Amino acid sequence: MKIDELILHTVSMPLVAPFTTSFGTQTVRTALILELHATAADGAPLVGWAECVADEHPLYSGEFLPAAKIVIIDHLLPRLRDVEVTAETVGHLLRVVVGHRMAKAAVEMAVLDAQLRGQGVSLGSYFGAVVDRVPSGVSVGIQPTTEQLLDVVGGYLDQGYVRIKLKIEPGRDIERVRAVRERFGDDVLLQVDANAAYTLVDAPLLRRLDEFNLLLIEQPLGEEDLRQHAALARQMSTPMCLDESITSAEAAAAAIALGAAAVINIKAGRVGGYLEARRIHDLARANGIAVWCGGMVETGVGRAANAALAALPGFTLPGDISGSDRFYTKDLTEPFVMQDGYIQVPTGPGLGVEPLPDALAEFSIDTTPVVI
Ligand SMILES: CSCC[C@@H](NC(=O)CCC(=O)O)C(=O)O
Ligand SMILES: [Mg+2]
Repeated sequence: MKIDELILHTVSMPLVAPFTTSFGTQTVRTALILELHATAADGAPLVGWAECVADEHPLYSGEFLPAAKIVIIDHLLPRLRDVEVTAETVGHLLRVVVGHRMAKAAVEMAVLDAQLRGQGVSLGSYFGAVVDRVPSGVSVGIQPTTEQLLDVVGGYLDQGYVRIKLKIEPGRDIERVRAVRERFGDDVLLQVDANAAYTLVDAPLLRRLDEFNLLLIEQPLGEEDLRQHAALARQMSTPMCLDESITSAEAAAAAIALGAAAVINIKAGRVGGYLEARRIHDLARANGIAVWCGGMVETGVGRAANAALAALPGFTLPGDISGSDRFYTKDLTEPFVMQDGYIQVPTGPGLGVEPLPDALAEFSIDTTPVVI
């Protein structure tokens, strides 16, 4: 295809409740939605959609939305002018730009969606999905009190979520997890995510999590700390899972070789795109490493792609693929509704969903068309 225009929609969507992690509290999701217009080799018009998962502030990773927008407009799109682009080659065309994986992932996702819509092929089929629905886990933010945490967890369990992930941070960790275990029992699938809030000095404290039979502990240490995660993993029985540290298939290979990851949280945006995400899935599977699909509080646009990715055979643990109402009163697309603990994988061409015009208009705070 030849790219003709990319429209960058910046949307601001209020969250149903504050979402607190070890790096701050989010009450609104500001996201970049890409609308790609291209021309297929046979002259047919193509449209593709994508979501850039870079947060408004560089707190989860070094990327953030304003920078992603600049990189897309000033450094990525100029490299795609007047060249034949396919989903499988766009990453190669953009390789010269260092980093900015979330920005690159969004551009690749838009090209992939346009290509598949033009071919009438669903994203799940393209990936090699082996199931038509995926188990729905939920990420629970840090709550002001233990009682409030128990109320929130109880509510999600009542809704049918099959796995609970608790955000933790120093001072809100051991006792919170203990309270959840004591209230809801040992059978609840339970894991924790520290978002890099600890250091290896905290090993004696983190080892106390081993008594709770957790599925995994996610990213307790810093993004750069592969060796330290491996040292911590040797001291704990809880499987070590990495998120922020896994920025590419090479990083995944290093983490696996070092024993820093027994489980990997795969997020397409973090690793530069859904094709790299599938490569990491394949690598992990070949090494006997379980993977699951992480979330970045996506709207239905990104949620659709995550559901398709999570339908691959190596995604053996429930992902952070919740119903739209976990975060939004009104989603950008038709809402994803969890049913019996599962989310259906869209079956339409490409993503199988697209932003609803009224929702896009309601939540847009900026629209920047870029003619290539
Ligand atoms: C604002 S926190 C985003 C990153 C976080 N994501 C989640 O906790 C899941 C969010 C979701 O369900 O989309 C993670 O570190 O895994
Ligand atoms: Mg995480």
